[in-house]
Amino acid sequence: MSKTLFRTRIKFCGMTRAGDVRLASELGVDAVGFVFAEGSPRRLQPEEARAMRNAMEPLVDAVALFKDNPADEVRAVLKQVRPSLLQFHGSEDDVFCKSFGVPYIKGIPMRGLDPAQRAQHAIQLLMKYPAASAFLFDGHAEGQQGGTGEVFDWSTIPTGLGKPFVLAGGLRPDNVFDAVISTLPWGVDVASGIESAPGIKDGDKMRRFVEEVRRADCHPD
Ligand SMILES: O=C(O)c1ccccc1NCC(=O)[C@H](O)[C@H](O)COP(=O)(O)O
Repeated sequence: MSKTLFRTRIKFCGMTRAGDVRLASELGVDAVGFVFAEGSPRRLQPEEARAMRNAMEPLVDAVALFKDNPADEVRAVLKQVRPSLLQFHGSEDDVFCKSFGVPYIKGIPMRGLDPAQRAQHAIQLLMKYPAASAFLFDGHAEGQQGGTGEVFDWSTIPTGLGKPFVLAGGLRPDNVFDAVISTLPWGVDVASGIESAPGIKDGDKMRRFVEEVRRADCHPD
């Protein structure tokens, strides 16, 4: 793909207010994420997410994020919110993730991995999650919650995946340019880096984040 035509996809995660969702759409963000993981400060009830889903403009993806939620909770979200993508961050296996008939992204904890194991890690991921549409590499450690603003060592990103990956973990308006140039992801995902408090997005940070991604997309290298 010609670099001049490529556009890094952007997902804003952990939305809790309809106004933030509308602004994300106006800024040209590709996807917004609603968190249903237990214990998250951004956790929504399905009815709350449904109200925000209704505030979304066309041609923007709604992503429902889970971490070891029971299947009936996932189904309740599907019924109310009609997400176009699911995102799993817990110990759910491929059979569970694909059982809902909606494409899924698998969140991968990247904290503390060894760069020498990159190729091996890619093979393991492809074997464990053959039905995943994409992998999302996140800054937290195994078993922990995401959305905490931790950057991981980008040199550990698995190589030879043959599937799109989304870069997450500690991205902010002031580091996302370098992140995109260094890792060339399919997309970037941000939660705390565009917030003033958990779940409360900051309009200026949202706008600057998008500007920095677009600046990286126009960069000649
Ligand atoms: O955002 C949460 O509260 C959350 C809770 C449990 C599991 C995953 C969670 N978020 C995952 C995301 O997709 C975040 O956007 C990602 O971790 C990046 O977060 P941040 O480092 O704050 O940008």
